[in-house]
Formats: sequence, C-alpha cells, structure tokens
Amino acid sequence: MRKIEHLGIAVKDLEAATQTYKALLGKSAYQTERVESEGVETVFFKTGESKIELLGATREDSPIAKYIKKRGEGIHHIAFDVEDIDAEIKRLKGEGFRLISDEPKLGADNKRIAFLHPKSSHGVLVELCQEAS
Ligand SMILES: CC[C@H](C(=O)O)C(=O)SCCNC(=O)CCNC(=O)[C@H](O)C(C)(C)COP(=O)(O)OP(=O)(O)OC[C@H]1O[C@@H](n2cnc3c(N)ncnc32)[C@H](O)[C@@H]1OP(=O)(O)O
Ligand SMILES: [Co+2]
Repeated sequence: MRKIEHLGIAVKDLEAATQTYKALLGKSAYQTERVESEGVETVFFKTGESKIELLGATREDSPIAKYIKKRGEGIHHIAFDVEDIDAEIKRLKGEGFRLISDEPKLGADNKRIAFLHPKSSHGVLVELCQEAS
C-alpha cells in the first residue's frame, strides 16, 4: 500500500454535499463521474497526496443507497493506492483477508479497483486502487 488514495464518503444529496465540501476545503471539485456499474455518482476533491470522494447513489440497489439506509451518511470506505493490484489481491488472500471479488474492476478516476470485506478489517471497507494504464 503506497498511500491513502481517497476517503469515500456516502451522501444523500451529492450536489449539497459538493457545495459543503467546496466550502470546507476551500477549493472546487476536480472531477464528477458517474459509474453505472457501481450505481454511484462520484465527486472528487484533491487534498494534498490524497483525495475526498463523495458518493451518491444513482439507483435503489446501489451499495451506497443500502449503506445510507442502514447507517446514514458518513465515511464509507478508505482506498489505498497499490502498484500492482493483482499481486496485492494474491498477497492479501494469502494473509487470509476476504476479497469481495478476486477480479479487479474499472472504478472511477481511471483506476482498477477491488474491495476487501469490512469484516476482514475490523469494520472498515477497504478499497484497493491501481492507476489504469
Ligand atoms: C465507482 C467506484 C468508486 C471508486 O472509488 O472507484 C467506489 O469507491 S464505489 C463504492 C461503492 N461500491 C462498493 O462499496 C462495492 C463494495 N461493497 C460491497 O460489495 C457491499 O457494500 C458490501 C459487501 C461491503 C456490503 O454489502 P451487503 O449486501 O453485505 O450489505 P450489508 O448491509 O448486509 O453488510 C454486511 C455487513 O457489512 C457491513 N458493512 C456494509 N457496508 C459497510 C461499509 N461501507 N463499511 C463498514 N461496514 C460495512 C454491514 O454493516 C454488515 O455488518 P453487520 O455487522 O452485519 O451489520
Ligand atoms: Co472509492
């Protein structure tokens, strides 16, 4: 794990949250991206070496919609930047971590991503991110 790539924050109203974080961070978002495969719309802010990713649900069965229904708004996941996501998945499986899927998928912000189950990391949803070439 090279660094924290982003913190994912689940929000009910993406537009309102974007204005709030623009005021909080004193800067505008650098990117908004809809990822239908995940049922999310994302808004990214750069914060030094890492980022804030605001996540709104685009459909009822989105993981974000389910999360907010159960737990309300808040920090949803922590994403780490990795050099080689395939090697990292293999290493983590060897360490006994539970992967939600063994195969990376295309995420937002031009990344290949994979998730560990939160039960493997003491209740924190962990995302692995590798810059897609
Ligand atoms: C566009 C990509 C973007 C990017 O950065 O590129 C993203 O970050 S997309 C983010 C949204 N996508 C995902 O989160 C995909 C991975 N998540 C999942 O596969 C599910 O959400 C999963 C498996 C974590 C939970 O789904 P499930 O259907 O099992 O929901 P439950 O409510 O039954 O949860 C089971 C258990 O886990 C706890 N839980 C759920 N979500 C989280 C979370 N975000 N952080 C911590 N814990 C979580 C939940 O409370 C249940 O625990 P229990 O003790 O039984 O209550
Ligand atoms: Co993310």
